[in-house]
Amino acid sequence: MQGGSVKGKFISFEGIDGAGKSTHIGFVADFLASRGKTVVSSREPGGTPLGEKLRDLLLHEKMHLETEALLMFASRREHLAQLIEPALGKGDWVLSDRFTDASFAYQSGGRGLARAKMEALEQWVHPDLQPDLTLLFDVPLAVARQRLDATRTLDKFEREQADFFEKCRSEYLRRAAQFPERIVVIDSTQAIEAIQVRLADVLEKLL
Ligand SMILES: Nc1ncnc2c1ncn2[C@@H]1O[C@H](COP(=O)(O)OP(=O)(O)OP(=O)(O)O)[C@@H](O)[C@H]1O
Ligand SMILES: Cc1cn([C@H]2C[C@H](O)[C@@H](COP(=O)(O)O)O2)c(=O)[nH]c1=O
Repeated sequence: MQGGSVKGKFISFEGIDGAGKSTHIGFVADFLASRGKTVVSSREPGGTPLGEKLRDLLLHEKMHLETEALLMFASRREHLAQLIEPALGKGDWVLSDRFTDASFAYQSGGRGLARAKMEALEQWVHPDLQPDLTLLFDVPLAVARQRLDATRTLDKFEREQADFFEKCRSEYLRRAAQFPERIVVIDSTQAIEAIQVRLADVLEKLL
C-alpha cells in the first residue's frame, strides 16, 4: 500500500474519543521493539512542532468546518514531510495515533463535509501512501463516554453531542468495510489484556 521507495511500516490507530487507542500504542511499540524493530510513535493532529501548534488551535478554537478539514491536512502534510516519510525511508516502524481515516470519520461523518472533498485532500497530500495497517478500536458510544468522563477535561471534539460520535463511529465502520485488507476492527469493550492478545496476533502477520 506504500510508495516504491518506502521500507518501514506504517500503523495508524483509530477510534472515537475514549475508545482506547492511546492505551494500546505503548503495548504495540514494546511488542515491535521486542522483535527488533525501531519504532517511532507520533500523533495527529500534531507530531511536529508546527503540527502541535495547529493541534492546539484545532482542539480549542471554534472554526468553519472546511477550515478544520484543511488544517487537519496541513498538519498531516507537515507530519508526512518531517516525520513519517523520513522514518519509513530509514526502515523504521511508524505508529500514528490517528491519520486520514480520522478526517473521514470526524470531518465527513461527524460534521457532514462532503466525502469527495476529503478524497480530494487525501489525493493531494498523500496520493501514494496509506498505512500498512490501521487498528480501529471500536466501542459503543456509552462506553467511550464513560471512559472519557472518568479521566480528563474535555476538548472541543470531546464535548460534541452523542449524535456526532455515532456518525463518526458509523463512518469508521463503513471505511473498515471498504478497506478490509488494511483496517482491522478491534472490539475495544474487551479487557485490556484480551485486546493485547488480539493485537499480538494481528502484528505477527505484519512482521
Ligand atoms: N479495554 C479497556 N477497558 C477498560 N478501560 C479502558 C480500556 N481501554 C482504555 N481504557 C481506559 O479508558 C480511558 C481512555 O482510554 P484512551 O486514552 O486510551 O482512549 P483514546 O481512544 O486514546 O481517547 P482519545 O482519542 O480521546 O485520546 C483511559 O482511562 C484508559 O485507561
Ligand atoms: C487526525 C484528526 C483528528 N481529529 C480529532 C479527533 C480527536 O477528537 C482529536 C484529537 O484528539 P486525540 O485525543 O489525540 O484523539 O482530533 C479530527 O477531527 N480529524 C482528524 O483528521
